[in-house]
Amino acid sequence: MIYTVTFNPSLDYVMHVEDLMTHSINKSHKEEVYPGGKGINVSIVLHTLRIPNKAFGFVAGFSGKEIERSLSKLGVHHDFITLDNGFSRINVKLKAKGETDINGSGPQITPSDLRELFEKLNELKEGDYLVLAGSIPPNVPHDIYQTIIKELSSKNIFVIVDATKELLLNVLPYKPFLIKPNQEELGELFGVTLHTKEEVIAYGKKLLEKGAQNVLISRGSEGALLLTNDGQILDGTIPDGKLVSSVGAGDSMIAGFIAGYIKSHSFDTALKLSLATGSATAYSSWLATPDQIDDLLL
Ligand SMILES: Nc1ncnc2c1ncn2[C@@H]1O[C@H](COP(=O)(O)OP(=O)(O)OP(=O)(O)O)[C@@H](O)[C@H]1O
Ligand SMILES: O=P(O)(O)OC[C@@]1(O)O[C@H](CO)[C@@H](O)[C@@H]1O
Repeated sequence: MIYTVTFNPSLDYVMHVEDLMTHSINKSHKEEVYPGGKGINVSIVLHTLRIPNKAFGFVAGFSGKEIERSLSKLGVHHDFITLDNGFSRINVKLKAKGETDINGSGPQITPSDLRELFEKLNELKEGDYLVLAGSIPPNVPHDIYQTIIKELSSKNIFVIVDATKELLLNVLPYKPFLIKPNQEELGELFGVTLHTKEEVIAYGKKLLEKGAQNVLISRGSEGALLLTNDGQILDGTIPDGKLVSSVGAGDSMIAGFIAGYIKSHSFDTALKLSLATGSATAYSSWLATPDQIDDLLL
């Protein structure tokens, strides 16, 4: 079974504007609302790929209710903890000539809410997959992903982490099965800007040295590099297509990778499905559909 955890779910409010101007009133000509948050996106795309999974996390207020309602409508299993105060984020995604995101900070999670999550995580069994993805609200300790992995360490679980900065660095000594920084985030971890493939590989290797078992580095339109614990460096390119919205493309890659790996235990197959799924999302207005993924499988 696969579980995802989203500490900071969102409703993604997508607005389409011709020319985005600051210090001015912009008019949107199309609006859409989707359930979001990185772990939730992974769960939705796993569901699309017919991989059974359950989404854990925290929701609050009217927006939290809408996140739950829309996931239930899609048939995605979820078991969220409802927070007493505030409301789940409404993240604004502005589509103009480029893409601009304004993400909220999220509602407060109390120590007793955290304990409830740990109780739910007791459900995990040996061989399960756990995806910890996305940012955490400001009052949650920055070692929370590390604490979760430590707590589950006796269970032999495949842990996948998609996070930035210390939230990611803190988990590396606990040997997560997979981490997925994008190229920019990889550079940020070491205080550098990466330009060439060689530089990306060199810094990706540093994450293997720090403990990650496998490192998937997404590179937007340049595809992705996979560095594995058995010394492979796989370079994946993306199929042709027109970028529509990259929101959730990285999360779709993770879902595709897990689905491919579970079915084949081959890193090569996992990377191919990962890229097809990520691109299918990038080439559509929301997350990938089964037909779009099939069409893009090279
Ligand atoms: N401009 C693009 N053109 C084609 N494919 C893209 C583009 N941007 C992203 N993708 C696809 O999505 C995957 C993930 O992209 P990216 O490196 O932007 O991840 P990310 O930053 O984690 O994404 P996000 O946070 O937006 O979900 C890429 O490997 C590729 O398959
Ligand atoms: O604040 P985080 O958790 O880093 O990112 C949140 C978010 O931008 O990530 C998803 C796309 O990856 C969106 O659905 C959501 O709005």
